[in-house]
Amino acid sequence: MTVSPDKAFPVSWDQFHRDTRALTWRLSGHGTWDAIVCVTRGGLVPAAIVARELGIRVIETVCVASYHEYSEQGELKVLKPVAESVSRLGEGGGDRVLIVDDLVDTGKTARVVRDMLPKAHFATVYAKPMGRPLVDTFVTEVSQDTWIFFPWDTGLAFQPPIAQATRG
Ligand SMILES: O=P(O)(O)OC[C@H]1O[C@H](OP(=O)(O)OP(=O)(O)O)[C@H](O)[C@@H]1O
Ligand SMILES: Nc1nc2[nH]cnc2c(=O)[nH]1
Ligand SMILES: [Mg+2]
Repeated sequence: MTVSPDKAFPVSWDQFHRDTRALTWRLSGHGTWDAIVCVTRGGLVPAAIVARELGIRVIETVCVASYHEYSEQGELKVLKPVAESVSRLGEGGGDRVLIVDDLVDTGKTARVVRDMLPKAHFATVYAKPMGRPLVDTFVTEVSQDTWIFFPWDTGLAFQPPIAQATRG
């Protein structure tokens, strides 16, 4: 599926750190977890921050890819599933497991990972309306027609003055 987001939401390292800390504050009111399952690659950075704040030392990955170019979603591929040693924690099915990703957009990735760990708690830093029902805890909602630019994908660049950009 190809979407053409109208708006851009650039996020700096500092903002991302603050937003992920805010996510951790919300999560801290939901009890404790034995492990984090991080949805790579976008979930790697927030998972590191959440793990540090909550003192979680067991970090597993589920490797999923679906966006191949900017804003272009292709076929979703699970490149590595969740290790059995983690999915069978607690009473199994992801009980006592926290899943972390950077964002939920259409919800396709979240659906696939939730089906692997139906009892897990799913947390993202950002959520778009289509994917929002699949997330248990998030911090900031952005509109569906917005593309979020993460600090690891961007760098400093010249910006034309707004007056120039809006001139017909
Ligand atoms: O809700 P969805 O429409 O499924 O989109 C959300 C997913 O898209 C991005 O991952 P991507 O597939 O781009 O891979 P990456 O994490 O390696 O960047 C993002 O990190 C989420 O995992
Ligand atoms: N960087 C980035 N990846 C995405 N994958 C799905 N939606 C988005 C988005 O808004 N930004
Ligand atoms: Mg991802």
